[in-house]
Amino acid sequence: MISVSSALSIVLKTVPPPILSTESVPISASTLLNRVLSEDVVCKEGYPRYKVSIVDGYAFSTDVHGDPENFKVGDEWIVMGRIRAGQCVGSVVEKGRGCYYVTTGGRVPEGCDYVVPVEIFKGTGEVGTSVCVDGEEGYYFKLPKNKNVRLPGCDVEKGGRVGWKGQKVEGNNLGLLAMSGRREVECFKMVTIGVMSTGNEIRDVGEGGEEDEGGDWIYDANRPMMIGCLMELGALVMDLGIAKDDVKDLEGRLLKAFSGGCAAVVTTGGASMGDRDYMERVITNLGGSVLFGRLMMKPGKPTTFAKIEAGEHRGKCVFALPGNPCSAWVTGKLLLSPAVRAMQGLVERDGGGGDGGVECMLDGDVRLDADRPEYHRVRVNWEGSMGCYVGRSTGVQRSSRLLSTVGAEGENGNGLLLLPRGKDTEDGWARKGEVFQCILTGRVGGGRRQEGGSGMEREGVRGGLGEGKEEAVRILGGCKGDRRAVKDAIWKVWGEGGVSGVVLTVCDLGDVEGGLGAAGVRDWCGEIRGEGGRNTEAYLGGVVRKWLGGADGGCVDVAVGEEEGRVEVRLDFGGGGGEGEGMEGMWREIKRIIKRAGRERRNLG
Ligand SMILES: Nc1nc2c(c(=O)[nH]1)N[C@H]1C(S)=C(S)[C@@H](COP(=O)(O)OP(=O)(O)OC[C@H]3O[C@@H](n4cnc5c(N)ncnc54)[C@H](O)[C@@H]3O)O[C@H]1N2
Ligand code: MOO
Repeated sequence: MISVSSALSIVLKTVPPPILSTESVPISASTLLNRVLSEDVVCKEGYPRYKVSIVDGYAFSTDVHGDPENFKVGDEWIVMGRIRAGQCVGSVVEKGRGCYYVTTGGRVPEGCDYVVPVEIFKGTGEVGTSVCVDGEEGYYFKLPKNKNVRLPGCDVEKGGRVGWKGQKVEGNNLGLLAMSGRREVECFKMVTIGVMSTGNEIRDVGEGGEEDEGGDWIYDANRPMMIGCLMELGALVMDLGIAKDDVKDLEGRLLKAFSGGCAAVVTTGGASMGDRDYMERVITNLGGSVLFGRLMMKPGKPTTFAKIEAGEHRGKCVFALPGNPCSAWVTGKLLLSPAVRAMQGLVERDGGGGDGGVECMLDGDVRLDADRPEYHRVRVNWEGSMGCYVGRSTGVQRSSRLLSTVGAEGENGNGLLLLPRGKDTEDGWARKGEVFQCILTGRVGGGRRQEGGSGMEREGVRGGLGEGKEEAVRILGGCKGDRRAVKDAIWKVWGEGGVSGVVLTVCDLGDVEGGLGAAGVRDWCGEIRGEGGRNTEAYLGGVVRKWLGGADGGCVDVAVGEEEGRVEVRLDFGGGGGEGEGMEGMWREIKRIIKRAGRERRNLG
């Protein structure tokens, strides 16, 4: 079994490159949405092309009328013309007291350089009548030069880029491309992917009637799902239907796909160990070599990926995904989606071949699979009060339970939380408050913002907790020294009250000269609890929940304790200069402590 990241790099190295011949595509939503640009697109003339008013008002010229700040109540001008948006005028303001009525988006006449909003004038605004500045006697107003005017090219300069090679066209990009002044743009040819379900028990939605009730069949969930996911990605799909568990039927459909121009085929089912799981055999019969057939993941273990090595279909690929719907969906997101994007010529501008990953805090305890890391479906929200993402499980994660892609309230799951194998953890559980890597599969909600600054400024400390955390966190500064000094520092903080946790960084695992290593902290934990070093190890078993990485060289160890539901804690301020990996671990722990403390306060309240 190989890891998902190894599998992804094999896939990305193997799938056919984007179809290099390109085509011109008209700039319209029906033709261009979701296509991938094969050229940089620049703005021909600048946008806007001419000087445009930002308000409904009267256009004036500094040369003729003087600076706008000199306007005063009672000043009066003749209206020389009325210019509405879209109406072409090029008139020059004549010498005299004339001005032009102009609507928002209308061209500001040659020679005019500022527009004063209609609200401050009295008068009908008809051509030949006069308008005068309204208001109390003696009033002057200030309007900077060029005010309320958009100059040509101010939104996009002439020659400025509005489309990037490798960019997928979404709604906003359509708008930008329309600003280019072009009618068509060059795109990579669309990639076609074949989609096939397999299995004698699988029936097309809508097929059959009441007389079939009671038979051993299930509706095909995977094919519509995979087709939908591929369409979301902007790929062309060839629907290959449902194949029987029959070698000839399977081969026939795959060949049809390849001959029909599919760059790759996605199948579901028949990938495991059953006597009718034929996918591997069929692929081999067609001259394919299986590049992997088992993944170290849950769900999705039997995921198989192959490439046709010879013959007319050389280079085409098969993603033989497991039949269980969640297994197909998860492996589709992790492996197929990045592959399709690469085949389309899309350039991943967020720094990775896969979907973006974030650190995310787990919002409940989860029992882990002993042997395989799990891609746990979660609903991710930004927790403003915590300054971190929090992932709530979507419930039972059985590979067949496609409802695990949706939360209890119908909100689509938007993250795959990467949980470790149970055997790599102390007790086989992932605990509430622990932070894991999370692959985002959808839009993230939440985002309640809090007032206030970070309060985390401390020299040498990288990052911080985000806004509004000063209430929760106090940085105590360094306190290098012996056990006594550290202890005093901590007691001092404790004595001030309102502290739920203290983070102590330790520069070394052993006692270090003059300072306090992790071993010292352990003893000291016992001491401050009045247990005087007796039975320290046992005490720590209950108290210290986690020691994070760390060691020498200025790295940081963090220990977080917990007793009677209360975060207790300890920390020394020896090493840990504030840089390096250990520090990041520390920040994670701090966030976790605050979260816990907040929860406890709520519980108490
Ligand atoms: N002896 C072993 N058995 C199994 C293993 C194993 O390692 N050793 N792996 C298990 C795992 S993990 C998975 S995942 C499944 C995958 O099996 P297949 O890819 O061969 O898929 P099927 O057996 O054809 O189907 C599995 C399951 O999903 C249902 N299914 C299939 N297609 C669809 C569809 N289009 N729509 C809805 N549901 C579908 C099918 O009826 C089965 O219930 O193998 C385990 N076995
Ligand atoms: O790997 Mo299977 O996909 O657990 O059910």
